[in-house]
Amino acid sequence: MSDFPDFSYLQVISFPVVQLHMNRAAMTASQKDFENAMNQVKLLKKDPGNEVKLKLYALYKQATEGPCNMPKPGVFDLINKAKWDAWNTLGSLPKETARQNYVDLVSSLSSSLESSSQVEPGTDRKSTGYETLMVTSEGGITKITLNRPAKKNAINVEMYHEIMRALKAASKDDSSITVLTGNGDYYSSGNDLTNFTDIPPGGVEEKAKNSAILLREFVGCFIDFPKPLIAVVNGPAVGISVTILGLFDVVYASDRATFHTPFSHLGQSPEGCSSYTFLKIMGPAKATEMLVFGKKLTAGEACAQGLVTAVFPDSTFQKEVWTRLKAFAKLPPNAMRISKEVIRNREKEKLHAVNAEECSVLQERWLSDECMNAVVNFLSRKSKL
Ligand SMILES: CCCCCCCCCCC/C=C/C(=O)SCCNC(=O)CCNC(=O)[C@H](O)C(C)(C)COP(=O)(O)OP(=O)(O)OC[C@H]1O[C@@H](n2cnc3c(N)ncnc32)[C@H](O)[C@@H]1OP(=O)(O)O
Repeated sequence: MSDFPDFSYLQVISFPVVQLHMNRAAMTASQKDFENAMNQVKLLKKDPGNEVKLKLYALYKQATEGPCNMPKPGVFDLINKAKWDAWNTLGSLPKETARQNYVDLVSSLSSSLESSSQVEPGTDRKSTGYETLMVTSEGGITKITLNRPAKKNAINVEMYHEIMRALKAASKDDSSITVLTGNGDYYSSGNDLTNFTDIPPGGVEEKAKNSAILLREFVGCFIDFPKPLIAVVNGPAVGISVTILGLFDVVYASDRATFHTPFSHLGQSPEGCSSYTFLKIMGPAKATEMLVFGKKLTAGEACAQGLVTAVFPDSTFQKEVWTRLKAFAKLPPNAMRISKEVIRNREKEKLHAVNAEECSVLQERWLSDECMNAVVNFLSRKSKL
């Protein structure tokens, strides 16, 4: 740590941790966590890099001041422009969520942190080594946070692999329950459409074949996940991030969340076992409206149709959900795991068969003109081609 006294490593992005003036009288428990996290940042052994510093800066500003309120800096003011962009990307993310995300991000940097007396060994474990996720394990809860907020948490190939790795680790760790959520204003915008641009020498057929194998393995991890799996849907969800909800045990949603599966618009077909689970959950007509006609549901509608367990106002979402989750995590873990097995096991074989069939249909769909045109349209609108 002596190489990095105080905040000298923050020459490029000087974020205002040290300028914090907190109203101690109004301090809440999570504000205390926030303050602890800010103290932990001071113990960083290594420069975490500008990308992480920008994320910390943005979350700090959002947590303390709310949505970006600064005029946009000029194009040549590179540093302030980068800071402004990072903050502005958080949109209308509530202060409370930003505070929580700041705490989680600091937590996920733990291997670079000086071990401190604030952290009780053995009760709080964080996994690093993820590029697209934040993973923490604390108080019996492993929390996997999709962490590409600037891309609305679109799932690129790396993220598919990292989610599988995190789920496999969570299935074996000493946590009782596992939570999947998103960082930023979106839960996830689904498959990253730039996944279609990285075509190997074997051509698009080989890409489609490998993608079908990847997708089958990815969905298989959710089918086989042994512990209670809870989705904390913090904002809009699109595509595969919606379909796999049918494989979760509980789905809590903010009233800002929406649920959209525009497969026909994209020339694609349903995955994540939704061709089976959605029909069971909401009946064929409602499932068809979503999966065939791409009807976007509000959180309230998704709850009425059984896809979502409960909806909370965005302003109290994190507080209400985490109060429940912390209580669930105190229940006997073996009883929960065995109960899940009893509830889910007789469906497993069927779900794996559905998964295989959906992936094989999609493998063909990805080669269709309808799909290619839709992807090209999106990418050219976004100037990615
Ligand atoms: C040959 C075969 C290869 C196939 C490989 C497949 C592997 C497995 C596939 C499994 C099947 C899954 C299917 C699905 O999930 S279908 C759903 C796909 N998702 C979408 O169609 C959403 C696309 N995004 C949008 O419509 C909008 O971005 C959105 C409504 C989500 C937000 O709009 P908004 O205007 O608020 O924000 P921006 O569009 O400006 O987004 C900010 C930046 O994020 C980028 N972004 C967002 N979503 C995606 C995405 N899904 N893929 C790629 N990029 C995304 C967007 O481009 C912006 O980036 P820039 O700031 O760089 O412009």
